[in-house]
Amino acid sequence: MELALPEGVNYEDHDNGLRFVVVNHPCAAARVCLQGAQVTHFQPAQGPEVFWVSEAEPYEPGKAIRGGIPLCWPWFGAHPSDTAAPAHGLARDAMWTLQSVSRRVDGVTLVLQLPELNTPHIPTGVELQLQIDVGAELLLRLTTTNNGVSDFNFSQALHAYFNIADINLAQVSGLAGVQYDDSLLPQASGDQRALMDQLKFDAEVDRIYYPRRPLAVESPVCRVELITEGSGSAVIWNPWIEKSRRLSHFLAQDYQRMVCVETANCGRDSRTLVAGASHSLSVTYVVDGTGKI
Ligand SMILES: O=P(O)(O)OC[C@H]1O[C@@H](O)[C@H](O)[C@@H](O)[C@@H]1O
Repeated sequence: MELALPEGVNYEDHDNGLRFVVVNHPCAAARVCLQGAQVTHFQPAQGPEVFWVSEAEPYEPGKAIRGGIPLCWPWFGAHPSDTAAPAHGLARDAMWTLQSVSRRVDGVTLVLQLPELNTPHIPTGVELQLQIDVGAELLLRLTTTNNGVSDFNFSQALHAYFNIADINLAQVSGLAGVQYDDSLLPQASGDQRALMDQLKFDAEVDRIYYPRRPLAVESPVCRVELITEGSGSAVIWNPWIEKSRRLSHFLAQDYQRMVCVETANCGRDSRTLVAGASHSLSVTYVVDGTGKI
């Protein structure tokens, strides 16, 4: 049965069959696709559109949506052993169930659950839930619970695509002294360490950083700070020109309009959940500015 929704929250069905939950609250507006429990729009009152979705995105059932905040789970990137398994796990293409929606004076909270998927990659008893708080700030809390009988190894990311006005003016800050693994270098290159606090973009970037304090995505007119809990890693990614050509649902100029800063447990920060344990990965996006980043 369809969940009844409070005032200011509605279902919207895309022509291709995907269903969205649309939130219109005095504090903020948002859209969440039930496929992937993927936020595709968030705009605080008087603030900019924070997340980017490609204009080439066709919203096809069963295909990953290029933009917003895809959920990578229960593995980030390539599967550690199964080369046939899809990149970034199984959660982003799956249909989620909307469990509850509640409205308060300061925003709306949605709770979504990943139904049991018939796959050897997710042991029986391992459950995944996403809480989304839409208000002046946006919070995502992704909770993995291991009700199974053995250890569960996993990695994950809240793969946020930020909406950038001009890549030449954008930067990510909070990186001074932070260790990182550079996916574009051979593994043998070992540890790298950021010398500068800011990372600007003029070529392909694909790195796993291990930050100790909040990162921010900034432009001269807007700053979005990422306050995280349960995360010891962050992926920073821009495909630039060459890699763009190999990406689905991505226009030639799109690398100038997006930057991914992904709140994660991946690389050296991948996790093991013993039977009976649970882990929450959370991020709050705090927007300071009225213009686009
Ligand atoms: O094309 P996908 O599967 O959505 O992945 C996009 C990118 O996601 C990033 O998180 C990875 O670091 C990149 O290596 C990858 O290309």
